[in-house]
Amino acid sequence: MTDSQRILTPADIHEAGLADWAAQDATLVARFATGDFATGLELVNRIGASAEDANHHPDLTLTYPEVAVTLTSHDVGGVTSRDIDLAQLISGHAADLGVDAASGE
Ligand SMILES: C[C@H](O)[C@H](O)[C@H]1CNC2=NC(N)=NC(=O)C2=N1
Repeated sequence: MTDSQRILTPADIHEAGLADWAAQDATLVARFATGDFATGLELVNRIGASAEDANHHPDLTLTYPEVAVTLTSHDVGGVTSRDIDLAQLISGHAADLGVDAASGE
């Protein structure tokens, strides 16, 4: 098993310090308050480019006010360093667009 296939512990995930993200069962989840569909589509496109580069793909939900993202490593059934790395890239794309994490339910 390679390091990128090791399922991370809750402590590992906490240590990664992912401000926008929450660990939920065997996934990482985040919602970004894009505010309109065009901004959401731009964020989705940037996420898609990073996912293709990494060959690691999130689940995305694009709605008018926000983009919801779920990350997990399907091949091992849990959160790995691949998810942490992509989560950091996704948070960077949101920051580049001036988009904050969504708050509340
Ligand atoms: C064959 C290809 O490398 C695999 O299907 C990749 C593609 N993207 C992936 N994305 C995610 N989230 N998990 C995977 O296990 C995965 N595997």
